[in-house]
Amino acid sequence: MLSSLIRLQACRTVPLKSTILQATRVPLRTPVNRPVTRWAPRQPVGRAPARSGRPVPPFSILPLGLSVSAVCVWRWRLGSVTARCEHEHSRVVPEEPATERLRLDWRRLWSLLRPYLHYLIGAVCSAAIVALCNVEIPRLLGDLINVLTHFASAEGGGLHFTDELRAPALRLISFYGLQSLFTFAYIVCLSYMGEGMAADLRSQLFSVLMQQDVAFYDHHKTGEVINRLTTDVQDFKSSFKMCVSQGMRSVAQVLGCVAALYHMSPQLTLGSAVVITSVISVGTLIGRGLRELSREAQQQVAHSTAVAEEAVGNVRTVRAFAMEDSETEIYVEEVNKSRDMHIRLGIGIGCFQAGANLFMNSVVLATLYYGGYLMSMQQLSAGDLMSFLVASQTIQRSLAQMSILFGTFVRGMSAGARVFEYINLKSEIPIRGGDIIPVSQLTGSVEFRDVTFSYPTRPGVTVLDGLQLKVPSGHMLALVGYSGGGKSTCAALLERFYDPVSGQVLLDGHDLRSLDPHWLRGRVIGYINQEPVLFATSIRENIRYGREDATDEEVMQAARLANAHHFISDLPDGYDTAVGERGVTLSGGQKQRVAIARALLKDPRILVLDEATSALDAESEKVVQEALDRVVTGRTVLVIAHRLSTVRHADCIAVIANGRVAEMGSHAELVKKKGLYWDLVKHNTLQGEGGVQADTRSL
Ligand SMILES: Nc1ncnc2c1ncn2[C@@H]1O[C@H](COP(=O)(O)OP(=O)(O)OP(=O)(O)O)[C@@H](O)[C@H]1O
Repeated sequence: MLSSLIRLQACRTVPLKSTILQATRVPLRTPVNRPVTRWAPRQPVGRAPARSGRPVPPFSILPLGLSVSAVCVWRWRLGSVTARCEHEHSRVVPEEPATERLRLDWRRLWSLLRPYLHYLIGAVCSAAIVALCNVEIPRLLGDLINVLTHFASAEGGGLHFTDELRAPALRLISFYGLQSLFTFAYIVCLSYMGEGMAADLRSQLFSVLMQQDVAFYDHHKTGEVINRLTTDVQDFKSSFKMCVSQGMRSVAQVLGCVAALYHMSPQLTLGSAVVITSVISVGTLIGRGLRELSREAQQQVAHSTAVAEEAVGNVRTVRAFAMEDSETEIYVEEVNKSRDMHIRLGIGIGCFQAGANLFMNSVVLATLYYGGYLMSMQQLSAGDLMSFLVASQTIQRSLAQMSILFGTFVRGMSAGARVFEYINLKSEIPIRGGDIIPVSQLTGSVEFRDVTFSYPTRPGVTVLDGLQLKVPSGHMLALVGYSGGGKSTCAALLERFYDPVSGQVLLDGHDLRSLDPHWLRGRVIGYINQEPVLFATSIRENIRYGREDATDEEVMQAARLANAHHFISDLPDGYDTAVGERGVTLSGGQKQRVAIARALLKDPRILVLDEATSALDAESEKVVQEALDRVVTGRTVLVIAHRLSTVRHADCIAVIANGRVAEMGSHAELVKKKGLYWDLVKHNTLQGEGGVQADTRSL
């Protein structure tokens, strides 16, 4: 499947994420049958002679209680282990760092919950009522059975059958009705509360993420950030809903049923507790082994996913190096490992389930046998046996739920803590706020005054070291230098993606830190870089990005200036053509021209061109350069370039080396100087058509 995906992905019409999901989910989902943990008596017990009038001596029912409790616990362990194993390998969860110990921010949780408090109260009350119904129903069933068995054993019993049966049957039906009604009520309340909270959480988180400093994204992987927005919020919501509904219900049911059993026989309840403890220990040991196996299998699925993601995401490189077969081999190997682990897990679960089933069925048989014996000795009525069995079953289900819930609770709380950790983040560079220079007074002069800068992720590495640079209004300054010298960093500081460690970046003499960043980026600076990023929407929307109020005529005007109008008009849907993921359906030159149109629509006072043409072939470069030459007129321009053709027309060229300006002057002056700039030209670091000779000849 991976090899066909690689072929498919080369066309890039299928979103990468969905492709990966299909690649990983389809072959890896190992069908594990949900264990049938429900225990219903297979034989009606009503035909045995009833002696309901007599009290049941506690000692005689004790073995019966012990065996039923043992069955409950076995089923509970089995249910929780297999359910956890299933849950764990039904999704691929990224490994959490072992050191991560986040605490849930309860104040945040409260503020998130407050608008939905009425739904929460409704859900809790409804769940409690359902739990009480679940406790009461076994008792009512017992009453009904007692009536039935009484008539079955009595002479001419059919005489007042309906009259006698009516009252307990009606009571039972009313409780069933109540149970259904409040089940509906708590599910609806929980849906309103859970979905509302999740939507609020996602909106808050996304808004916080959008406001984070660029530095935040330097040290947080995109996958990790998206994971908090999706999986973590989902886990938190699900666990919160489950804990409120099932947790509440299960606890109430266990307490209610235990109280009922205790009322029936205190000795039986205490005896059950002893058996429960010992059986839990055995079940825990086996369950731990299986969970470990499940975790390993889950990690293997994550490995194979990573392999698929890398291959499909870099399909052009794979194709360029003819590595399809090799990538497929690696993936198949990982998938096979995962298959073997899941088969081992399946065998483990199978053994556990088969053994537990055998044990449980024997115990059920023994219980019925001993129960029948007690009934024949007139020490137990059929109704009591029925009540006992159903109440035990309720306890069993509740314990199984609580066991699963504990894992869900822990996972949900840590997911919530991770989400709240991001929500509580504060950005150092605000998105809005600060002074705005009126358009009439804005000239667009730029100055870097003694700027020293290190990236927050590498505080020990000084990228700019006391940089001094001035670009007068309406002038074009070209930054050149060896790769990694800090040219793009200057552009990033001008956009205020980062603040200098010391020194100032000034616009019209104002420190950027005193100006409104929203106004600065939205109205003053236009930024065009080497790899323009387009969004998966229409060309029109892409050009309008950043100035949503622009009219269609303004959009077209910007496209004309950017030499883009012709090619856009030739497309079947014109400006409404969808450009695909990251603009994949357009050529590099076309994308660049759309990006130029987008930047122009803001009519920025300052243009930053960061190697805007260096990724283009000669033909595209000519068209794009023509557009750029037209749009730079009358603006302050900072151009970072690797091509002589771009640099030589600049009013001034600054050579950046070791974080400082090493040389400055016009092309002719710098070539005459035969310094660093001359070295760059000579070593072809600044590429020119016809090479160095052609350029020096033209001097
Ligand atoms: N986000 C970042 N986090 C940490 N270090 C960075 C970051 N971006 C760039 N650097 C480092 O800062 C230095 C300057 O990078 P910059 O991109 O400004 O160089 P450049 O002169 O534009 O190079 P090129 O001509 O190759 O694009 C490099 O050593 C680079 O590794």
